[in-house]
Amino acid sequence: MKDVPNQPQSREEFEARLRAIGAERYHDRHPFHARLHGGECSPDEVRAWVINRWMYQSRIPMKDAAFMSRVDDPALRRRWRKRIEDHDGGVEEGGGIRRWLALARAVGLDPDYVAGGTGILPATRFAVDAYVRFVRDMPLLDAVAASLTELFAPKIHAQRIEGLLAHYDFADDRSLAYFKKRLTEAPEDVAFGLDYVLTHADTLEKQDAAARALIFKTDVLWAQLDALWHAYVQDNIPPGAWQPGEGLL
Ligand SMILES: O=C(O)c1cc(C(=O)O)c2c(n1)C(=O)C(=O)c1cc(C(=O)O)[nH]c1-2
Repeated sequence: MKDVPNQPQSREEFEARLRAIGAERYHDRHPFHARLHGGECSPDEVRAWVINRWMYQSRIPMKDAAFMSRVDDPALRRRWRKRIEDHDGGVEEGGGIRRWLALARAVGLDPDYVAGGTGILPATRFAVDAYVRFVRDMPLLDAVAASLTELFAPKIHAQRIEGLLAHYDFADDRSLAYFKKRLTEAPEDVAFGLDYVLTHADTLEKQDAAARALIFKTDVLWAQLDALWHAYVQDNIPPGAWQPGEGLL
């Protein structure tokens, strides 16, 4: 029988396609992560990572707010708002953002310096801004698909907890609380996101667009680590970016 053109992939085939993108392109394969988790990063390389990753952390709830501002279905908004709460938390207990700043303090950085966002690498800023803009401007399906890198995040968070605890003095339950918490938060979010994408990508065109969105997001993550490597492992710090010694407690 001749192939019917433009038939969507089955749910199972499409999910396998999305997972294959992660297997090939997720940033757990980046050499900076091997260096970080293997205990080979200098204290300043760890600090540079904490400072730059702040850009990502601080923009995640903003991109989720941008997403929600476009959703007219209260049920979807109700599901999605948990993501903002996970990061912002309440006044008393805080959330992921406060836990990230606890990590900053543990590596010897002034949390106010980190939260001020000065010294972030230009490429990191461009990459993260591109993600926020993507979620604000692209179809909702593509925006949800872009969040599916979180399918692959629990594995890297577990590797990070194990690697940092084994190799760095600053690592303990308190400084790594951010990653511990994500181990339970992320799977719930991603189960919903994956089901949403598998259900709503009901044509081959939409499946292709969702796959492209996931690839775009893996590029957003990879580009940040390339920039970090170039600046701080290879010592090509761009003008205006954090210089070791700045922003310490
Ligand atoms: O440490 C990591 O490797 C990592 C990766 C990702 C990701 O895959 O985008 C997220 C996180 N962490 C994370 O902690 C997080 O809250 C998060 C939210 C999102 C998103 O796209 O909505 N990704 C990620």
